[in-house]
Amino acid sequence: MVSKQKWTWDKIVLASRNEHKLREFQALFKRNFGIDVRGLNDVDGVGNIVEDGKTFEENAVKKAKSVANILNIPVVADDSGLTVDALGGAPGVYSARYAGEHGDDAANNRKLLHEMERVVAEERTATFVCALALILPDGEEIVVRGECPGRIAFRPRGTNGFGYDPLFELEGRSVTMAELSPQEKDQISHRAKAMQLLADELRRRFEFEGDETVRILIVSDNHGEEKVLSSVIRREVADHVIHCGDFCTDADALPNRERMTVVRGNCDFEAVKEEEIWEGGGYRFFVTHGHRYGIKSSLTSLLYRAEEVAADIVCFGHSHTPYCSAHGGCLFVNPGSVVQPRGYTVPTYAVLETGDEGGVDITYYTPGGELVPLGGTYSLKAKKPE
Ligand SMILES: O=P(O)(O)OP(=O)(O)OP(=O)(O)OC[C@H]1O[C@@H](n2cnc3c(O)ncnc32)[C@H](O)[C@@H]1O
Ligand SMILES: [Mg+2]
Repeated sequence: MVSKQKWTWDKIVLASRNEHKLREFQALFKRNFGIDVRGLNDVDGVGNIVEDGKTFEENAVKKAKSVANILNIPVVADDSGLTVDALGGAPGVYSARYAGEHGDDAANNRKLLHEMERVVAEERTATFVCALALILPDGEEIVVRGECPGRIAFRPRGTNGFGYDPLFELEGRSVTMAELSPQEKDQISHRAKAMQLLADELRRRFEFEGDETVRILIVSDNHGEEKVLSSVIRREVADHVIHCGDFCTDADALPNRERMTVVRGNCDFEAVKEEEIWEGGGYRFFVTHGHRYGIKSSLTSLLYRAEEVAADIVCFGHSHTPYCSAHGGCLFVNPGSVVQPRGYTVPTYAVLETGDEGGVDITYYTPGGELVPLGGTYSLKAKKPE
């Protein structure tokens, strides 16, 4: 599992001289992270970057790297364009210079309309594509792609946006991208979609100021299947892992041991405690395997124990059956077995996320990462100050 680093930069640079893109990025980064974005007009020493990649992604990486090489802050680059089905994907990576001169939007639009002159309405489908590359100061690259489907209009409409926006009709709607308000474009555009993917990836890796949510992975009963456990822990970038026992391997070799609360199950012979209290996200977790409380026949003993130790959330395993229910303001979570389900069709684990309103969300997944229709949102006692 990757532990989250703190995001420490209050601004990033967009490796672009396109002021329209810059404005869209400034809005998107402000909304997602409260971070400022500067364009290349604010950075000295960056020459012309030749965009000779065969794909949007290659160009985005090239642009970002050219600038990241000379700065010590994160650099993002956008390579975007329009692909038109009737034109075999053109203008594609040549979108900015389709009519010859770089960035002549009016000439590009005229040429596009000319090329599409004989194309009937049903065959005018097209896609706006945006590839984003973010290079972090340690050289790490994140590349994502967002797409927005639509069709080429017969004449330009609207005055907002830039580039091909007046000729791009949104799928299922009769408006062009240039007829949308900037706020609406920022919700649905190819750039907004790519930005959402980038934001998801950044949140998986970094903790941002103001991020209140704590994400806890709850697993149990992997019975020696170390690979399954490792792959789940690697994928679920969690702040903490709770293992409810029956791991049946060397406890010191458990993945992410330093951020794991683990208890001994009835099949474990390791020097690991049978019960643990862990406090995090404003809640007090009581972790036990559950066999000592006879949880296969009734939860009564465990309910008493939870009250005794003043738990807000009880995590247990043993039955291999997923269970999630609140009793008297205390939440009881059995993630099920991550390898051998019983009383349920698929193996499962659970992810608990705390919200700032004193509620927690429990979501169940299969080890392959598919959602399982169990869990829900539970309103617990008021969060305790940490
Ligand atoms: O390379 P940088 O400096 O970022 O700026 P650029 O304008 O050259 O940008 P690209 O190389 O990515 O070319 C993208 C072209 O695709 C078009 N395009 C990209 N995003 C668009 C959008 O949201 N709306 C309309 N047209 C867009 C527009 O014609 C752009 O000039
Ligand atoms: Mg360009």
